[in-house]
Parts: sequence; C-alpha cells; structure tokens
Amino acid sequence: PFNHMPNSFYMDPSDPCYEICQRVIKDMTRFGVCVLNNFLGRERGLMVLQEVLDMYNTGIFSRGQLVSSPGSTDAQTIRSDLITWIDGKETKCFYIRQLISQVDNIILRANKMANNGKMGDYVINGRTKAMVACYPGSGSHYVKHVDNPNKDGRCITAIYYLNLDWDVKRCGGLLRVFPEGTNQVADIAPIFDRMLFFWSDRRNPHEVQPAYSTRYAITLWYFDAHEREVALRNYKERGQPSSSK
Ligand SMILES: COc1ccc2cc(-c3cnc(C(=O)NCC(=O)O)c(O)c3)ccc2c1
Ligand SMILES: [Mn+2]
Repeated sequence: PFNHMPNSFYMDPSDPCYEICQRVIKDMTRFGVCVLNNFLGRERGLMVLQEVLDMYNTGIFSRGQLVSSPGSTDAQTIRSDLITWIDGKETKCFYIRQLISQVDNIILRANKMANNGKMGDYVINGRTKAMVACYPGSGSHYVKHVDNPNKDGRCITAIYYLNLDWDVKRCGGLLRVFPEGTNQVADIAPIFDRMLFFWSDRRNPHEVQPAYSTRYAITLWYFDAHEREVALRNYKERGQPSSSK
C-alpha cells in the first residue's frame, strides 16, 4: 500500500486525519515520542481486542525471540512476552486489518506532509508485519533495550495497546522510555485504545516493567527506504561466501 501515494502530496485540512498527522509530526520532531489516546474509539477498539483474545486462545502465540545477553542464566530474565506475527489478511483479523491500515495512513501522510516530504529525514516506504504481543502477567517484562540499534532499516515503532482498566499501580507493565540526551523519562501506561509512536533507534532505549496482569499490544515497525535498502544489501553480501578468500 505504499506506492499509491503521489509525490506532490496535498492534505485537506478538513480531513480528520490532518489534525492527527500534524500532531504526530510535531511530537516526533520535538520529543521523538508521540502518544495518541482514544485512537480507534471504544467500539472498534473492543473489536480489535476480541480478535486478539480469540487468537491468543487458539494458542498460536509463541515465546518471543529470546534476546541473548552476557551473563543472563535463564533467557526468561531478558524478556518473557509471547508473540505472533500477522499480516492482517488472516481470517478473523478484520478489525486488526483496519487498525493496521489506519496506522499506515497516518504514518504515510505524516511522512509526506512533513517539510520536504520527510519526517525525521526519513522516507517511509514499508513496514514489518504486525507483531501481536502478550505479556502473560506474573512479572513478565522486557529489560531496557533499543529496537533498532544497528540500522536494520526500522525508523518508527508503532504500538497499539489493548488493556482495559489497566492500573499501573496494581498491574505494573509500564513502558518507560529513556530518551537520549536527557534525564527525563517518558512513562507510558499500556492503556486501552492508546497509540504510541517513537523513533526505533538508539534515541529511545526503553523497558517494559514487570506486568502482573495479562498485557496485550500490537506493534508495527516502519522502514526508512534508504536505511532498509542498505541493510538488505549488507545482509545479502554477508550471506555470500566472501570472494576475497
Ligand atoms: C527475530 O525475532 C523477533 C521476534 C520478536 C521480537 C520482538 C521484540 C520486541 C521489542 N520491543 C518490545 C517492546 O519494547 N514493547 C514495549 C511495550 O509492549 O510497551 C517488545 O514487546 C518486543 C524484539 C525483537 C524481536 C525479534
Ligand atoms: Mn522495544
């Protein structure tokens, strides 16, 4: 869906998306983090939640990729979320598919609306599949990390939270972002129908604090055209037997 956008791109100010895109551009430019509450509205948010619960109950979630870390004995000490990847075309993902296209819309238009057609100097031309994650409570967490520390092409992390009546004091599960260059942290509760964007690179180390209730989120990572192209080229070259031997 990324090549239907014309290059010279005009956004009609009466379009409700216009306000949201302006807000995303402003917050991402100023803070590198943007929080949008009541993103889908209660009705459609509940439909997305129901689809995620149905998926979770079919048991297709698996242990998140175990991030190895020096000295950690048990991989669980790094992170203990359960995940599944979907492209939204699966059966019974109608509302998740609508969420994904809504986020695509906003990210793409914001990227086009920003000065000289870029936001944060990126040209966004693609994304990963949607990662549906569940932190199953009982202290499940994710230690402080950077999503894209080594230029794999991902520039924006987009997370949609699904947790009704989430109270951080009782349930934990706070997302704490440690924006580079300041002692200020950004504490983001994973509350229902909340949409979060942040730069995926080293500007935003973050952690998921231990969760004591089941904590659901849907994450998309958007690619910068140039960084992704270089990353894929390097990946292919690394894969080839080096001709120098
Ligand atoms: C190669 O295979 C995989 C498969 C899944 C992977 C998932 C993550 C990941 C990264 N960040 C978060 C996070 O920060 N969540 C913040 C929040 O929920 O509020 C998270 O939940 C999950 C990282 C690497 C992966 C590699
Ligand atoms: Mn992360």
